[in-house]
Amino acid sequence: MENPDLSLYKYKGYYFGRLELRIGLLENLEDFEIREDDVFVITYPKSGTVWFQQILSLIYFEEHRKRAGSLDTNDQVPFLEYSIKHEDIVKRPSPRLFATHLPYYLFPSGMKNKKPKIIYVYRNPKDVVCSYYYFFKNVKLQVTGSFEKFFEQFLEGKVVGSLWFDHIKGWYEHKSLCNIQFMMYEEMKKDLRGSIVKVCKFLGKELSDEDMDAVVTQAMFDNMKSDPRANYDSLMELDGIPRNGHFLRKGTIGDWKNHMTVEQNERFDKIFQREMKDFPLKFIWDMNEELNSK
Ligand SMILES: Nc1ncnc2c1ncn2[C@@H]1O[C@H](COP(=O)(O)OS(=O)(=O)O)[C@@H](OP(=O)(O)O)[C@H]1O
Repeated sequence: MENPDLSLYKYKGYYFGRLELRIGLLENLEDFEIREDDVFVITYPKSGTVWFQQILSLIYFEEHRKRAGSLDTNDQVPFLEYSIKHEDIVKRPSPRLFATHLPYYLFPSGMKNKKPKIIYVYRNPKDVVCSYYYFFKNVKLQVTGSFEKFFEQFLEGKVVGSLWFDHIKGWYEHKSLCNIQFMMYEEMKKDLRGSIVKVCKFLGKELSDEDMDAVVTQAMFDNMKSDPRANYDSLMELDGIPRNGHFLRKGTIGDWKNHMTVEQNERFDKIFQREMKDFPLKFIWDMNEELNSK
């Protein structure tokens, strides 16, 4: 892999990507004024951010739902800490919708009084590491090393988002201070409609059956992949370098089985058991696993 020190920016113990990072905003995050009607989708990278940018765009913007608008999901639900479209996000009209990978401890503390709506999307970390590897290899064109090497870097937390374990635990342990809904990537995959209904309830949004159908259909993997507003392909062309890969790669559960060796898997399980002992949220590792099984 390219020297990670060049592509990473460490700030207060957390790794950000250097490219397009709003360093000014980061250094003044405490002054970032949270509004009560803000909505944040918070993720560790490769856990369903783009998916949720599309879902929120579809829920909130009729023209997006009706395919009348031409704005990308990234325009509708911009990243807080990355300036992909160089927009002044602070002045956006309410309700402002944001995506972010921020850890709990860096999030503007105004959240504690204003209680904006936060949706935390999590995904089983074995699939996260595989998705992440391909993202760097095919999209960012930054991995020249093996999966094995990237796997080690992920376990060291020397990637954007730092340690996966710290990110999810940081948010979960402070959930009583936030107005937060945890959403599981795998549950969305298995029951997209049910997941969107749950999110609408949390957001206080009532959709007609017809609108709900439109949201569900356009949030499906294959439909998103062919939707230029939602597949991020246009962003990939910005620097003129052709990409082999796509942001929307496989969108599945259990791809880790095609990449991790038995030894890597056993090691991962040990670390997971140590780090996530007594952690109450459920994880799904296989497409055939039932949502309600323990
Ligand atoms: N609709 C839908 N259904 C299922 N899966 C989906 C969907 N949209 C995005 N994805 C998958 O999410 C993975 C990318 O994660 P993120 O959007 O969080 O990436 S990023 O952090 O914003 O770079 C990436 O996962 P992989 O395919 O495993 O690489 C995307 O394909």
